[in-house]
Amino acid sequence: MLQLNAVTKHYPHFDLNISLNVPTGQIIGLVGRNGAGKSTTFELILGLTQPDHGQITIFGKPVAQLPPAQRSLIGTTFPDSFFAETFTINDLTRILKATYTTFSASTFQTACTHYQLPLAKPLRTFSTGMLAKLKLLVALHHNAKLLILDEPTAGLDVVVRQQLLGLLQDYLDSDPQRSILISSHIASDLEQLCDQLIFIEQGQVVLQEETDVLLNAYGVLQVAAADFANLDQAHLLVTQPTDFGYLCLTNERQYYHETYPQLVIEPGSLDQILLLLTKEGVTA
Ligand SMILES: Nc1ncnc2c1ncn2[C@@H]1O[C@H](COP(=O)(O)OP(=O)(O)OP(=O)(O)O)[C@@H](O)[C@H]1O
Repeated sequence: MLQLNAVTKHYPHFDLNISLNVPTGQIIGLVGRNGAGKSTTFELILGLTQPDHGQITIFGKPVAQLPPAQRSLIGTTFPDSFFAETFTINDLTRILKATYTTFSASTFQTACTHYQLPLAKPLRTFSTGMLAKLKLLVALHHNAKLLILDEPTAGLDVVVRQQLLGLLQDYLDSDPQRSILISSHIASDLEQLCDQLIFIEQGQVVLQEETDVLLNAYGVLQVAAADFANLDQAHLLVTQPTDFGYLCLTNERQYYHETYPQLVIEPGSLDQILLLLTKEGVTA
């Protein structure tokens, strides 16, 4: 559904070089710490900035050649400036109805009411969480096939985050032809939702893996300095020196459990994996 093929973008102190694939029916999470290149990737996909090299295709066509009817099948969250603070949800509904032929005003307003968003109050009275819910509901209600969501959960409390993730899950479950690309700098936010996670660091993909495999097969080994030389290092993805020896990321947790029963091996949370993948000075 969405493909980035060797897409590069150069800024004075930053180089992005990324390939990724969002298959039909899947939710793909793009994870990376601040400044890793998530927003730049989204801007390139949405045509807000142009790549130096490489190809971006959506629905099988280069993004610049998408006809308006197919463009309207891409849903994204609007910048804050779209939501003038004097607007009410009733005002927004009228604008969106005029903008998108596929916009479903009645189901949009029913969903707003369900999520306790008042229809007739100006948006300046909305909290951060209320605005985040509104943005996502707008993105969800014009029957898009592909959702491109850059950090929709940033700055939200855990309850609102769970509500948003639930909304996205329902959205995907209701039509198997839909896909979502969503980013976060908190890997665990995307754990329940995403089929695959793509970790980026300094503009490069450092790991792409199915979420189930990350949770079930990956592990973090704590190895004393004296034991490290005798350890089979064939399945270590990252080795990071620590005060006691080394922290090692593996994609063969079971193998190390069976071969070195005395070793401390933990499943490792997704955030711990992100930290190991992005810590400066690690060797892969
Ligand atoms: N228009 C621009 N001109 C110059 N540099 C830019 C521009 N846009 C982004 N950058 C740089 O590109 C790098 C990646 O920024 P980007 O916003 O893509 O990261 P991010 O992963 O989305 O980070 P965050 O989680 O903080 O939003 C940063 O170093 C940023 O300063």
